[in-house]
Amino acid sequence: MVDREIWDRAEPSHRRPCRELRDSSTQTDSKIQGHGPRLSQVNLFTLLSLWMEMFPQEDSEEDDNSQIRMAGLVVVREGKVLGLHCSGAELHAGQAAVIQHGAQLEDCQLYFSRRPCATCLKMLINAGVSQISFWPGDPEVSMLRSTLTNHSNCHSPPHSIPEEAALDTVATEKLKSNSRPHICVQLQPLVPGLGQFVYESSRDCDFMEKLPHYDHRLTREELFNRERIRHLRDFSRRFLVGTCQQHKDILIQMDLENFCVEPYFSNLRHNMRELVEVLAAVAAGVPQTSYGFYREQRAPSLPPHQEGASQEEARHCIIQARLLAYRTEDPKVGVGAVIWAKGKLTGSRGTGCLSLVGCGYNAYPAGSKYAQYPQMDNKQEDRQRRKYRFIVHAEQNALTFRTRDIKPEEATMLFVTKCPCDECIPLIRGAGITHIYTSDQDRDKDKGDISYLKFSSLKDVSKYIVSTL
Ligand SMILES: O=c1ccn([C@H]2C[C@H](O)[C@@H](COP(=O)(O)OP(=O)(O)OP(=O)(O)O)O2)c(=O)[nH]1
Repeated sequence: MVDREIWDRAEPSHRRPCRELRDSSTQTDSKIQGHGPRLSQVNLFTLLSLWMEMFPQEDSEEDDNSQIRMAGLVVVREGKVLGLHCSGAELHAGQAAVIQHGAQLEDCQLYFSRRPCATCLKMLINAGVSQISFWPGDPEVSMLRSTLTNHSNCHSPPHSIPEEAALDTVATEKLKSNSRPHICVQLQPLVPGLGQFVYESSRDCDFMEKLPHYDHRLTREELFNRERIRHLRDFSRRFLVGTCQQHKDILIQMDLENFCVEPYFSNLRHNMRELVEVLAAVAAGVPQTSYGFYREQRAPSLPPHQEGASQEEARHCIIQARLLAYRTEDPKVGVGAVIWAKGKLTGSRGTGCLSLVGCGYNAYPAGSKYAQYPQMDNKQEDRQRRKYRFIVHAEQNALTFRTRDIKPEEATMLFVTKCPCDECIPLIRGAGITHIYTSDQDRDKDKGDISYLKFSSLKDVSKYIVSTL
């Protein structure tokens, strides 16, 4: 019942009429996001972990016969993202995190897209993490997939848990009794209006603006909905558990039988479904077809081997940045930025040669109290009431709270949802960023308190702008 209701809400023909988008920008002719509700920190990290599970990989097709499922992982310290990981050919996401961060994992909080297996868990506990939170679907050692051995076991009852999963669960439960980390499920309901806001702002975002000539038979909204529903089906299959009974069986195995009691069980499934809907809308805002990041300028000083990201990687990273933008503190414009470095390491990690440098969104300085600083934009006559001198930009936050050095021998790629402004360009260049992936909305504009004039003349950096083919 609950499932049906939630699914129906997501279909375009059943949608509530859209809230009017404010079209009040005096500075640009593009639609603005409006003063939207924010994603909570927990939901942002959860969404990033789900999205990391789908990081593009060379042999990207997940083996449906494997008992081990891919997982995504976000490592957080003091509210800042320290690492983004996913399972690869050899290393699980948790193992990749141990390899990369080592003892730095002490006191970190981890957000997994599935409950990690005992092999990962023992190392993470040993490293001293303070919290391990996981999405309450099918765990890393799948309870829904049967291996060939299990198939051949005709005595198994239909809903029995495969032997490997059962053993892993026993070991996991034993490991959970270690007193150090808090191992839990952290899911929060979306704040009211956020689902609708994400739908509208994704449909109208700068990347969708590039698509008016994509297909004359479809309006932008129709194209957006087609993509969104395609993602919703795909993500639902991956992250949600089909039937209530199967889901309860899994929760009971994971020692989460408290969640199986009503109304908690329906709430849990509702919250999971809502987050999957948000992810589908955000991903649909950067469509996959006939569309990509095209190099406008190649940095002359760049050695040929320092090529940037593939189209799939660029799309994936810009969607990470779009997720981050929903935690903006700016009353009007959400901006997200993520920086990845391309090193020589390849192979066994899910992210291949890429490792995270930093993440950010635009916000007032850390430690600011609610409404402590001006929030007005250029329309406010009194310049002292304007926000521009107070907001720390997404790129500035990503550079400030970077988790590793920027190395001159590596390609270091900034993915940012808005064209970098003149305040950020010298920082980006000074930091040693070699590639920028962005939209060129607002480019070459001077808005008084904020201007976008320097991007065009920026040298020594490869610029990739999103556009249609
Ligand atoms: O490189 C940039 C440029 C801007 N911002 C943030 C800062 C500020 O929070 C917001 C300002 O956006 P905009 O230039 O669109 O100004 P506005 O006056 O708020 O919007 P508009 O002029 O379009 O009405 O975007 C960044 O994070 N990085």
